Amino acid sequence: MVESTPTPPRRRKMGNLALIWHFASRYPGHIAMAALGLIFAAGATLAIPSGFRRVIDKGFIADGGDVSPYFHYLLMIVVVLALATALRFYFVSWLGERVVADVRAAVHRNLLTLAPRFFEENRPSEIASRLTADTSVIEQIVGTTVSVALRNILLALGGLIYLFTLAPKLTGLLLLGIPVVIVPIIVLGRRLRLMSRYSQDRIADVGAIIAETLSAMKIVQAFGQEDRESRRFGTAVDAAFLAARRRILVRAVMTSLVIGLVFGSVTLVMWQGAVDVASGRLSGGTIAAFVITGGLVAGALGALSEVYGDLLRGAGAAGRLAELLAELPDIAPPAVPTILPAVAEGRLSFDNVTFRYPTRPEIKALDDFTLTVSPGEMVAVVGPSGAGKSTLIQLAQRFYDPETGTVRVDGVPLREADPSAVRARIAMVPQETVIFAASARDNLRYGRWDANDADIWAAAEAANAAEFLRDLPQGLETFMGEGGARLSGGQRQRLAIARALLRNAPLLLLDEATSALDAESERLVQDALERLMVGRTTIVIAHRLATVRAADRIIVMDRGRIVEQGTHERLSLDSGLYARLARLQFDNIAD
Ligand SMILES: Nc1ncnc2c1ncn2[C@@H]1O[C@H](COP(=O)(O)OP(=O)(O)OP(=O)(O)O)[C@@H](O)[C@H]1O
Repeated sequence: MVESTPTPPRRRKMGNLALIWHFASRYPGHIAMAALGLIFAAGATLAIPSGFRRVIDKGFIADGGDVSPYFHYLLMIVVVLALATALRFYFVSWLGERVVADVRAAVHRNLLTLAPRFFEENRPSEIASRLTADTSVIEQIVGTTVSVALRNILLALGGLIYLFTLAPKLTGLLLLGIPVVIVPIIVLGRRLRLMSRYSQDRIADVGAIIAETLSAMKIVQAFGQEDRESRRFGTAVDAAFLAARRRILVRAVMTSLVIGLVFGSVTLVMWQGAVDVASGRLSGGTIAAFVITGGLVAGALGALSEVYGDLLRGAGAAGRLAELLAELPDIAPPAVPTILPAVAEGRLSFDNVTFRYPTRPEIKALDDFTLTVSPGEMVAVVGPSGAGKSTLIQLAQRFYDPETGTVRVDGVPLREADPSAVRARIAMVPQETVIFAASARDNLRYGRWDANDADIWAAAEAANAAEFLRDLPQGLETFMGEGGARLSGGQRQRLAIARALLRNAPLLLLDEATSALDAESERLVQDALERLMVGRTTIVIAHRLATVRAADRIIVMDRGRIVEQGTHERLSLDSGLYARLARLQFDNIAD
């Protein structure tokens, strides 16, 4: 269920934009080319009024003289402007796209290092939206806003200087108007910033609902909740619209105010200019150049007022991305990791381990838990829901560190080892097999990326998966589709087993699927599992009678502790938890 989680107050300091610079500064050549284009384009724009001034003062009143040079000059300016604009556009946009690609890759790389806690505490849809929406904002900042800002700053400053040289008195008057323009920008800009943040949060809510409904479409339809979902979405969409409307309104007022004030003051100044022309103090060409330049400066200031809002939005986006980049993994190798013994035995032990999930600190998922599994041993774990069975498997892979006690693989405490070295000794067959949107080959190779086709077929053969793989329309090349929608439950399980076989690790963690398969499918899976377990230490969360029967030892867990252990035969005779569970869980317990 998506609730709109209260967002902690975020600091949206302009300082966050440093992140963008950090990524952009890797491309000094492109920055230089963009700057060159920018400077030439601004210079050419500023040269246009002076061209007109000459045309008007000299070109039109030169009696019978050649007017061509003045137009040559103007045409040259146009050519420079066109070329420089193209240059600026290409390099600035290139930088925008490049920086976004780099930021996305860097954030993604960091996400891959984080422990499960992070993903329990942050909505996946929100993280995804940071990677897409926030990075798009950054693209806009680098690809548009910064260059718009610089161009307009150059135009405004250059224009003002030129105005001074043309008519100092008039320019002085013009400058008096500037504070009248700046103050509303600052006041409204602050308001706009708050509104942008609110509006972006509403958009994130919409995204979260979309992601949730799309992934649960069948559930929505099966429970007949289409109308409710539609209303819920409608409410979120409207909230986003209303937030956007308020933001747009403020921006509209701000823009109109700025433009009105700028052009208003220009008009008043022009009035004074007209008086000066009438009295012969200024030429017609000068006043024309003054009007055009004044227009350019006004336009530049107007554009700068927009830039401020965009930069604030960019700072917000950069801030959130910086947080993701700065997130450190809870689980990391120590400075000097203990090297695991060269011979991988597949020994696993838990010594007085107590553990609580970070998001559920009130419950001990494991409570002073001790278990030693010898190389080659097969241990079946049973117990009621919530007993801590899956937690064992999580801790063995060091997705979390225990509160107290020690987990060891091949005798090395996991805290002292490099997690990736530990995981390299483990093969995992989860209850729900994840099938990636990739080819069958790549899905199998997830177990070991350097496996060749001969390895893959051998594993598939042993996992009873070869037959259905061969029947796929394009063999191993066949695209499995999102979530492997084309595979049956039994086929997925066998694919997972093939993956684990390819991994060829000494320690096998198995979470048996609970969903029932038909007898034939069941037999194929069971048969494949038996082959997978040969010569490996296995911990299996057991849901099938065949599994517990085959186990060297069964441990019965309840509330994070071992309450009974032994073989199926012995435990069945006791009237303890196992006997009770077995009666409920294993349908054909009578045999
Ligand atoms: N990711 C998690 N975050 C918070 N609490 C969790 C998490 N996973 C499990 N728990 C809690 O830890 C306890 C042990 O859960 P665990 O999943 O290990 O039980 P289990 O024996 O595997 O149960 P089941 O047979 O239902 O899968 C339970 O109280 C459970 O609610």
